[in-house]
Amino acid sequence: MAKKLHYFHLNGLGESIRYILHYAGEKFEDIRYDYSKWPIKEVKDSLPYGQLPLYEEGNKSLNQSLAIARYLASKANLLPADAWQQAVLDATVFNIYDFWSNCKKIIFEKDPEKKAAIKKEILTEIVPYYFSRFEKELKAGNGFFGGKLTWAEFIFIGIIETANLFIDATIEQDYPTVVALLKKIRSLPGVKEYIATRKPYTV
Ligand SMILES: N[C@@H](CCC(=O)N[C@@H](CS)C(=O)NCC(=O)O)C(=O)O
Repeated sequence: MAKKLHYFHLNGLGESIRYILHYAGEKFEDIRYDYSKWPIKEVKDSLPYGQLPLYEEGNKSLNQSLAIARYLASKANLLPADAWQQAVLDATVFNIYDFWSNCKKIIFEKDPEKKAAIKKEILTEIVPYYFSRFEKELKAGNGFFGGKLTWAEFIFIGIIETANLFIDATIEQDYPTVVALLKKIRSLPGVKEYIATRKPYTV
């Protein structure tokens, strides 16, 4: 069954999905649109809510990055069997997305002074608030959110790399457990080869 992921040539909300697909060894068509040319009317009009990512499997299609990532994770054995543990990791994933929601305004700010002020707020307030908590949770789980590799770590690396691209920083640098986790994910089979061939992202 043909599998296709539609997203921009950006990490954004698509990269975690790409990482999971590569880790799972899935063959898929990695369809990328140029964000600088967006909106491409015929593509946007064809999307259920006008936004990407969109994942297709045969004649079925799914929007919402977390629904896609969670579905693929369940097939790749990246979800715990226990319902409570699944809910705990869902909460982790929403915490990671909340972090990014607090940073996102930097993307749309064009004024350099205002952009610098947002960057300062992110680095001095938002990152310490969330990353001290992420670091603590990772430490308690032997380097993983739930004690072993699950979809939460893939969501985490995707959002960190996106934040770093848009903020122009290395937000994880003061959090050694986070740094160690990123290193582990980047050396996973499938992921490592994907990163080695990936074309750089620019904004
Ligand atoms: N909640 C949605 C948000 C999707 C979203 O915001 N997509 C953005 C890119 S990250 C998009 O398609 N922007 C172009 C547009 O809205 O026209 C998800 O997680 O998939």
